[in-house]
Amino acid sequence: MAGVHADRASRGKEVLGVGDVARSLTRIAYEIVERNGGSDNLVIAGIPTRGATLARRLVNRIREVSGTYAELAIIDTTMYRDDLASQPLRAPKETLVPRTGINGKTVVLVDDVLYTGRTIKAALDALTRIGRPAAVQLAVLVDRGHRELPIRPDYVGKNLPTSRDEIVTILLDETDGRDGVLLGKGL
Ligand SMILES: O=P(O)(O)OC[C@H]1O[C@H](OP(=O)(O)OP(=O)(O)O)[C@H](O)[C@@H]1O
Ligand SMILES: O=c1cc[nH]c(=O)[nH]1
Repeated sequence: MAGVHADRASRGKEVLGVGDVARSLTRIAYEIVERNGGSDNLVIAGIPTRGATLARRLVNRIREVSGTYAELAIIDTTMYRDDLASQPLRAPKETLVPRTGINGKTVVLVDDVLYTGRTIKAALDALTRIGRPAAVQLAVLVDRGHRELPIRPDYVGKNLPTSRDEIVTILLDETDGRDGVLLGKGL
């Protein structure tokens, strides 16, 4: 783990441990399968960085709990952000579109933290450029509140009441060497 994320992590207190993260993902996997009657026509679409990691894990978890396969997508929101004009130098991130596209499918957007909702709005705009899903749902590991747009998650690992000056930091083994959710004061 490096840079801002490591700095944030060093200031945070753990509010979810490795077992809590695993249990949350398993529960969300069950809920997705139950709500959609299986995983036919289902695309699990992660938002980089850590939403993409969670989406990969959810595809595996769905296979484990249901024996069925959902497709994986990765949706880069960089060019669709409403702060693009003030921060034009952000590097693009990973993108992955299923071979058969997303038209007529149910897309479950996956992110690690839901805060203002602006990232999800950007992801919805990005999806519109890729195709026309039958429905879009939203799964997040942590909902910390403070929405600035009318966006509501369908699947939540943990509702975590926060104040605006706090920061939620998600650690995942693949990027950070361990799983956990930390709550701390802003930088
Ligand atoms: O609801 P919002 O106010 O949009 O905030 C939530 C977003 O903020 C973080 O992403 P960040 O931009 O830090 O990128 P990262 O995931 O690559 O670290 C987080 O991973 C969410 O995607
Ligand atoms: O606290 C926050 C807010 C937005 N995104 C995060 O990852 N953490």
